[in-house]
Amino acid sequence: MKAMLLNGKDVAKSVRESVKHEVEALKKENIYPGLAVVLVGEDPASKVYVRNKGRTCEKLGIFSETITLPKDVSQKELNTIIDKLNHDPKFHGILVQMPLPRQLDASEIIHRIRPEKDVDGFHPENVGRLILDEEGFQPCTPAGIMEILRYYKISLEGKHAVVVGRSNIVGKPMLNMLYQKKKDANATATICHTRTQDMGAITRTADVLIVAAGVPEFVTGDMIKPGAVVIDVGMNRVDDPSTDKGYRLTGDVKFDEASEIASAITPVPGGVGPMTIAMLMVNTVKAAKFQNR
Ligand SMILES: NC(=O)C1=CN([C@@H]2O[C@H](COP(=O)(O)OP(=O)(O)OC[C@H]3O[C@@H](n4cnc5c(N)ncnc54)[C@H](OP(=O)(O)O)[C@@H]3O)[C@@H](O)[C@H]2O)C=CC1
Ligand SMILES: Nc1nc(=O)c2c([nH]1)NC[C@@H]1CN(c3ccc(C(=O)N[C@@H](CCC(=O)O)C(=O)O)cc3)C=[N+]21
Repeated sequence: MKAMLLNGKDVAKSVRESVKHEVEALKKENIYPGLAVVLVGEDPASKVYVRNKGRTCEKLGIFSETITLPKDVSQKELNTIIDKLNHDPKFHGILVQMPLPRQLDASEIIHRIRPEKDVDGFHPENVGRLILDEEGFQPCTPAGIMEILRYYKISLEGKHAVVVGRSNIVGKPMLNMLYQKKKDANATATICHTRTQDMGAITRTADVLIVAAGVPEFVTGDMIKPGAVVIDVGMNRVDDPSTDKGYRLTGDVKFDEASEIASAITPVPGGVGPMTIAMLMVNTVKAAKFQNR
């Protein structure tokens, strides 16, 4: 192991501390930040994240409620619930846990959430604001990655940052944060996906490599430039009978190989994941502030 470990738990802790102080200050003005989390169905990984979110809210003094719906809920019923949350002043933030069952149109739901309450940063208005570098809500996972880089004073200026994966929730917003013309960004950014030819040739030119492909241990040591900074977003459950849960979590990067070549790397778990939740808390407090101006 040569690489420095980028400890997302430490960064998340420092973010949570400052959120906690902000919540206390808001309460003195009689503003009580609130988050509504909507969970459809019984996906075990989703349940874990939703529970973590509730627990973190509690620790920081943020009011939160989880609305659990059966997996066969109709679009109409879900729309009605969103409309109600949109108008409920107790909730400044609304998060609908993804992925949704097949009968539901995620895009319709995302459009329906008021942009002012869209603490996930998925609404087209917030996506547009991100690209234009305007004030708005930014998706928690890539925003958390930017925070990790800032915390460890890893400069992006003039560097080649390569993102693997082009999802709306990670890859696309990540790319758009990296190249912005501003302090703590200013990278030259490239995005790869399943149609990319000779991906290794591209990842090997990355000074900062961010992997969000959803394929366990997909990035091997030979795909990494010596001294690169590697951010592993992957959160894959792989069967492992030797553990008491019957599975273990693994990233999209082959950690043992990568940590011999990279200069710094995020672990899974304990890397990007805790930051996603911390940034959700940041966005919820920001929403409460906005809505009380
Ligand atoms: N730590 C955290 O907080 C979070 C972790 N995650 C995790 O991150 C990972 C990615 O999530 P998400 O972005 O939602 O995933 P998606 O499945 O929505 O997207 C995966 C992307 O990776 C690309 N991809 C998949 N396989 C390959 C391959 N072999 N070569 C090149 N590109 C490939 C796909 O390309 P194409 O578009 O061509 O299909 C797609 O753009 C998952 O493991 C997820 O669990 C996600 C969100 C938050
Ligand atoms: N609308 C919506 N917003 C999301 O932000 C969203 C979503 N849907 N769907 C699923 C993904 C995934 N995601 C994670 C959150 C926390 C951890 C996390 O806390 N991970 C811990 C480990 C957790 C464990 O032990 O399973 C860690 O990496 O250390 C991971 C992943 C949010 N997502």
